[in-house]
Amino acid sequence: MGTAAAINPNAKLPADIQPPLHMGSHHPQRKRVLFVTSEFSDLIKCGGLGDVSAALPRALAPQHDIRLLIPGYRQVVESGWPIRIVGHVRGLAALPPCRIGRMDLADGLIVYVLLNPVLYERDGTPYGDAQSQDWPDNHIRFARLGLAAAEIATGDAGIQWRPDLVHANDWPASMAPAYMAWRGATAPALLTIHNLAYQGLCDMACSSELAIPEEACGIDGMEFHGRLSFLKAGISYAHHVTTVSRTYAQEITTPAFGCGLEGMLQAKVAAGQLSGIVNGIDESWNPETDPHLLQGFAPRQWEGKRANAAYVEQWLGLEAEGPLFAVISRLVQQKGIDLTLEVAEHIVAQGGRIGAIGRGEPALEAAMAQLAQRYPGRIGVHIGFNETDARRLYAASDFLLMPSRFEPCGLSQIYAQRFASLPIARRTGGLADTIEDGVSGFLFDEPDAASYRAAIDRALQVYRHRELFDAMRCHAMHAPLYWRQSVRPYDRLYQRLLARSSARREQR
Ligand SMILES: Nc1ncnc2c1ncn2[C@@H]1O[C@H](COP(=O)(O)OP(=O)(O)O[C@H]2O[C@H](CO)[C@@H](O)[C@H](O)[C@H]2O)[C@@H](O)[C@H]1O
Repeated sequence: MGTAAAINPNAKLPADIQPPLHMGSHHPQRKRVLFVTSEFSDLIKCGGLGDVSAALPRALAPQHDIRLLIPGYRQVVESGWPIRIVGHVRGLAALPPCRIGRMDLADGLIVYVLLNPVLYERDGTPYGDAQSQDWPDNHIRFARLGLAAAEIATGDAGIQWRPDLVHANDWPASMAPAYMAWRGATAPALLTIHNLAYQGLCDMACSSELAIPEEACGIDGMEFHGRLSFLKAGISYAHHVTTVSRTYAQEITTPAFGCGLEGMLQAKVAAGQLSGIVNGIDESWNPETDPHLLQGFAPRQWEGKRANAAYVEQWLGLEAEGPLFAVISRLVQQKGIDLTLEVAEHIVAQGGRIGAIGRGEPALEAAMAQLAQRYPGRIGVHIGFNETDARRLYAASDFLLMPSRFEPCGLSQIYAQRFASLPIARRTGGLADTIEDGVSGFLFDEPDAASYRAAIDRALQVYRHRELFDAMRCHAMHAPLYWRQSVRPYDRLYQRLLARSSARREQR
């Protein structure tokens, strides 16, 4: 992820999307953007946010001087990249002082690292320990991240670089727009919601630890059912909110998907401050050149797929016969894993096999492991997280199972298409926007096993008609959208927010 292949400067792009500028060049429209995130797949990734944080800033780099701010987790500090100390932020209430380091990656991407060993250098994921228990001080850890972004924006971090715009991502970065507002930052703040279901809630009693002004603790600020919501703070104080597909942008304004924030999001729509920009994938997702694969492949040259399948069969203990259905997912309620557990017997009865890699909620991990025990040779499950194995499984499989209850965008189904594995997915959020039913995959409507099973049966019918199956696979391989198609909408939005903020300043 985010490997050199993703930003190969020699890669040929079609004329209309040739970057007009080079990194580091001066142009009146070129702006300084601070991209604040809790994951960055070059160094640390739990899911799709890590991928987006590595790919989108790089896709925007020809247009803007875009730099990242991430916490200095152990995986970051021990990554081997030199970190130069360039700034310092003071403590505030329970938020401790931190140093700010700077990493210059090989492709020129600049990453600011918020350094505080006690807060961030721990074993585990960005959000919890090895048993997936959230860190009890996450409100401090991520409020500190948001405050540091605000301090960089107001020039209070000792860094000789001040952003024109701050782009915060998901609840861990959501306090950035709030602290910016409270500290009188002039730069506009954009919040991208990658998943509305994770809100970053903490007790109201934490407000003094986080130095939250009293007036912000009410319903018009960040109060949410008697608690404090980081995500609500971000939505309240950001000048604009995006989410990662058009369909999800509409869905979150409804009670079914709005997680209790739908009223507020409707108001954002009315004010022209909520929009959807679909994710893309980076250029490293190329089945012909991906170094993770045992053998590459191109449309209709399926030997490479078979070579990867042979690896997966051995790795997951699968027999060699039958269509292979992949699960490559965080094992959480959102992803409809329970529905896959329900249809697994049907898949096996139809001669299919399931290969799964995932990590997440302990109960779902246990249920998936038990499933593999029940169908030895037909279902193989690996509980864990591994980029290389995940990519080989995309390449090996015939179908990807993705029955998500909701899906802001989803990258797995896009990767699967690129690797000629047809997604079988629910018609929701970004899945509806990135899969063409019966052309590049299969969509079903209801979040239940019957609807899912019917889509699996349609997929199996196609599998038995080799020509049709091959035609769909070829179509799927060409369907995915690379990031370059999202650059223009983000660029336009940045320019619009900057124009508005300078108009606001002139009015004062
Ligand atoms: N066990 C494992 N080992 C290795 N790799 C694994 C893995 N499990 C998952 N992955 C990888 O993690 C990523 C998952 O990304 P998704 O966008 O599909 O979902 P996620 O819910 O994490 O992201 C959220 O943010 C993204 C980004 O905006 C939205 O697309 C999405 O809808 C939203 O839920 C993919 O790169 C996948 O290959």
